[in-house]
Amino acid sequence: MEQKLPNALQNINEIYELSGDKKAVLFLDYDGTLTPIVSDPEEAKLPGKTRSALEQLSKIINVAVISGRDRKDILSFIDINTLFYAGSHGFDISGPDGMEMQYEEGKKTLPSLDKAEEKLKEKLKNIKGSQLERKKYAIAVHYRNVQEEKVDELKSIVEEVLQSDEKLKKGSGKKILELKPNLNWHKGKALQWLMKELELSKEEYMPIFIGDDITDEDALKAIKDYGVGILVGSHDQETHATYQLKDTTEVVEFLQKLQQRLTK
Ligand SMILES: O=P(O)(O)OC[C@H]1O[C@H](O[C@H]2O[C@H](CO)[C@@H](O)[C@H](O)[C@H]2O)[C@H](O)[C@@H](O)[C@@H]1O
Repeated sequence: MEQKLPNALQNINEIYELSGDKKAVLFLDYDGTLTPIVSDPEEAKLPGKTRSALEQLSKIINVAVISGRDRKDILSFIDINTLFYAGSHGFDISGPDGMEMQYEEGKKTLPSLDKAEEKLKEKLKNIKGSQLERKKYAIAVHYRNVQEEKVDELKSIVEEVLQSDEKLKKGSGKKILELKPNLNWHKGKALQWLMKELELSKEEYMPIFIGDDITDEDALKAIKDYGVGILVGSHDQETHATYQLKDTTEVVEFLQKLQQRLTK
């Protein structure tokens, strides 16, 4: 599905006006938003100018990264201690001044995730190019580098492992299948948790969320009525975003412009 929404860069004045007297709070996805999609997940390094824009912005407004990756992984890629980080799609959150939160119910699914990881390691070992990425509260099965004719087999293996444990559910994204806790917690809930914890009321603050993938839709939906949702590129489902940015280059331009606006 090719979404076509007004461009956020071209409409930055409108976005700024939308905020009125409210202060902006920035929430960002990582892969496909702050870094371009690459074939090796470990190589998705943060470009220097994006780091610098995030660092500058975090000195004037609250900035949080809400990612599907493991929180520690995302922290080491970004490495700015003034940001808030939510990993494993929001199950694991940290921030400045010792903030830490792990979604309580999620902890009960750790044995299931451990078992599923073992099964997947064994069953996927003959699928060349497949990559298993264990996050604390999720497991990603990457198939970007798997031959087309082996992808269905990989998908069936993931389904089989999922069916053996009702504590887990399936997630999907760009050339990836995920096993996640079968709970009503996601990026949108993490965003709302952070707003509440930081005492950022809807009346005084306007959240801006920027993301590129299906899992970002939970956050875009959560802020639809009182925030600004920006989709990067497109994905194959309906979007709750209002604006769009073409790619990660436009994202960094948007961040730089936002910073200039806020320091005027
Ligand atoms: O929520 P995000 O921060 O966007 O994380 C989503 C997944 O991103 C990573 O996988 C994706 O990016 C890789 C690097 O560009 C790419 O190789 C892969 O095909 C993409 O699916 C990450 O590895 C996953 O753990 C995240 O869930």
